[in-house]
Amino acid sequence: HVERPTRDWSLASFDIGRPLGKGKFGRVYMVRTRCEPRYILALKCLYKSEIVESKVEKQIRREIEIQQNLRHPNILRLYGYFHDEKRIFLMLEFAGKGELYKQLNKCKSFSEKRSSRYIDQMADALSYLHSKHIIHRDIKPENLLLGINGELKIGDFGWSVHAPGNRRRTLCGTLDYLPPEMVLGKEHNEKVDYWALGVLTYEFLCGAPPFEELSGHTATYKRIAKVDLKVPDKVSPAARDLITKVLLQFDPEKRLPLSEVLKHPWITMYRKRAK
Ligand SMILES: COc1ccc(C(=O)Nc2ccccc2)cc1NC(=O)CCSc1ncnc(N)c1Br
Repeated sequence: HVERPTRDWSLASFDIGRPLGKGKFGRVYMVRTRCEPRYILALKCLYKSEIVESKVEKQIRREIEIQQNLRHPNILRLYGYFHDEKRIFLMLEFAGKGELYKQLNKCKSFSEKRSSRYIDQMADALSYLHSKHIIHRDIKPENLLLGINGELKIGDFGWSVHAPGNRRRTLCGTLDYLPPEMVLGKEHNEKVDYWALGVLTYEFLCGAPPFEELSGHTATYKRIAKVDLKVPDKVSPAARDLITKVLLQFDPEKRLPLSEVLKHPWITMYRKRAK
């Protein structure tokens, strides 16, 4: 069922709490519904003027359409939306433990166990998205949130498109996560998310992405196109295998399907014991 923007939601339905963060198009606040049952939500406020200026109206409409039908424990829910004359409000699930990249910055890198658990959840969420022919295309720590029990949630969808996409991606964001086929402007498909999963695994374990932009775009392009990758010795052989053999393959067809990733020893060895 598709939730309509239920007619009765409005700003007056909420007590506004603290700001949670500043996204690219607007501010996000922690809010609580005024009437029972009390829900805590993240309310994203987008300005119509900005959306029109940046010509992303179609995209936000499509996003809202896509996301109201997504149901997965590792994907942040979009419950609904409403608008007033100046603003659009997205009613989002509140992720109780906040932004993952802040934890990564704090502890530099994650343990093999913690990284494996996160990649397991990411692979699960991505296979769900791919089953609906949605490519995320913007997987990076800044777009990941943590639920109250520490579970990973894909928290932002600024760039998801229906496969196969080959819309030029304005390279405003970091190049670190771009796969060779996008760097070389070729047609791309869901396999771009597999590459990004490899970059994410590397960054969780090493504290920085493998082709980090240290000396500008061109150097990074070259390193990505050559898959010029050095995996530090501290990384276990199992993790190294997943990163180099499974995910960071130049040829998209050589990247193992997510079903194989979910069976990889580095993932299964840390999976929570079946109760
Ligand atoms: C399903 O989540 C989204 C879905 C859509 C969009 C969005 O803006 N789309 C969009 C906006 C303009 C143009 C085109 C697309 C954004 C999000 N997500 C977010 O903005 C994340 C807000 S931060 C946060 N959220 C919950 N709990 C926390 N603790 C925090 Br911190």
